[in-house]
Amino acid sequence: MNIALIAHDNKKPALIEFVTAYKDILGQEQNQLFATGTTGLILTEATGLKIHRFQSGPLGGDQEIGALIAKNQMDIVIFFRDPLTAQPHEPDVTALVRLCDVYSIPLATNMGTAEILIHGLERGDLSWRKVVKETAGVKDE
Ligand SMILES: O=C(CO)COP(=O)(O)O
Repeated sequence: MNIALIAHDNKKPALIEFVTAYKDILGQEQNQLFATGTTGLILTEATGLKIHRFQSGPLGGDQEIGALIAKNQMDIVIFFRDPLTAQPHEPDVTALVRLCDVYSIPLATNMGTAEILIHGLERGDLSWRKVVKETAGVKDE
């Protein structure tokens, strides 16, 4: 599964906690991890996981992840948004969330939902994504 990990600054500690707790699941060889720039850096430092990093969010990272969603190449998005702080790139954030809905990509925007998603991943509840990608002829890059 291709999994995107993203957090706004105030939520980065929570995402580190989450990824550390579920490192064994996220780090399984069938999973490829992606992140916006700063999130990816701190997660790699904290967990040692291999994570492909895009640009920082305000510099276009959300849009880069959105592009993978539009190509049906992203299977899960875990995006700990900060609902209490205005973001300079709010339109990009909205666009990313919108694309998840366009492509029915499982999206967790907070720890509570992320917990359910990660247990679903572990149980194989997301194997339908493989079928969707095979049917659409999508090849992971
Ligand atoms: O701003 C972000 C998501 O909208 C996250 O970007 P960084 O991971 O670079 O902090």
